[in-house]
Formats: sequence, structure tokens, C-alpha cells
Amino acid sequence: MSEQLALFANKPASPEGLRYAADFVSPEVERELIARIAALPLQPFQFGQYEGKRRVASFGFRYDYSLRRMQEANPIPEWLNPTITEVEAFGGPATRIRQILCTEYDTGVGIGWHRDKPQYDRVFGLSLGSACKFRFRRPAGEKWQRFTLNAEPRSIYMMSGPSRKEWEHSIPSVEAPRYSITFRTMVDQ
Ligand SMILES: O=C(O)CCC(=O)C(=O)O
Ligand SMILES: [Fe+2]
Repeated sequence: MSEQLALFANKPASPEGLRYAADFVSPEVERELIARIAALPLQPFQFGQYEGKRRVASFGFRYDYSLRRMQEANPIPEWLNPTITEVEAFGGPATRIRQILCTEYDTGVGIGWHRDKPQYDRVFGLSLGSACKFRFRRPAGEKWQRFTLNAEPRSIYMMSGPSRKEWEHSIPSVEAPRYSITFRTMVDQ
């Protein structure tokens, strides 16, 4: 087989630095976390012009889009501590989660192509309630190189290295309500 054909025959390669684990939390913990998020004073967040609104709450830090800088946010609530401990273990030694984003996506809501702010370092995402197609793209000549991660409910992903810095990510409109908790480490300043 020519090199070209071999490339087509293979599945698209996963972005370097992306890790995924299914069943990261139990169905009981999933239910509890969803109830906690639903009880937060969530605020609409408009990312792209043409998208439905997702609703969010930030803790630790938040990026202020009008001031274009990081601001301190409310402290991370205690009910997140057991999950943060597990995420830090998943991330390995020296993983310190300092920023949390809780998000609610109603049916039909997604998030457009972006990279997270450079003040954040590694990004972990816990999916709750329903699955989503977590899409990646990066420029490859005139085209895009693409990859889709099926993020199942109760799973976690970690973006580090190229998957975090070179690739953009997005989520197309979800088919059922989805909640996520994003856990971020910060770049040392
Ligand atoms: O909901 C998710 O898993 C990802 C959200 C996201 O990419 C972001 O808020 O930057
Ligand atoms: Fe993101």
C-alpha cells in the first residue's frame, strides 16, 4: 500500500496531548453534580454570533471579555472538592486546578470553534447528562485536519500540549441537555 493510501486507511489520529477516560464518575455522582449545577445562578454566555446560548458559572477566576483580562471570581465551592481531587489525580503530579466553569447546554445549544484563553494551562472536561461530539480541527495546508471525540456522559477529557495549543475545539448543537464541568490549571505568572 502506498503511503498515501495507508494514511486514508487509518482512522484520523487523535490530537497529541488529548486524553480521555470513560466512566470517570458514577451515575450517583453524575446526578448530584447536575443538581448542583442546575441550582447555580447560571448566566447566559454568548460565544459566537449565530449560536444559542449556553449558561455558565465560573469559580476561582473568570475571563472578563470587556476588560480583556482575568479577574478573580467566587471561590470554588466545597461540593466540587472530591471531584477536583480525582481530576488532579487523573492529571498526574503537580496538577493544581484553579479555575472551574460549570456549563449547561440546552438541546440545540453548542459552542463554536475556539481555543481556551492562554492564561489557562491544561483543560479537563467532565461531561454530564448526555453525550456530545467534541470536535477538533487544525490547519493542514489549505484544509483542516479534523478529529471527533465522542464524549460520553460521566467521561473526562484532558487537553494539553498540541491538543490544547494548536487545535481548536467546538461542540455542535447537543441533542439532549448536557452539563459540563471544565477544570483548568493556570499558567504560572
Ligand atoms: O462543555 C465542554 O466540555 C467544553 C466547553 C469549552 O470548550 C469551553 O468552555 O471552553
Ligand atoms: Fe474550550
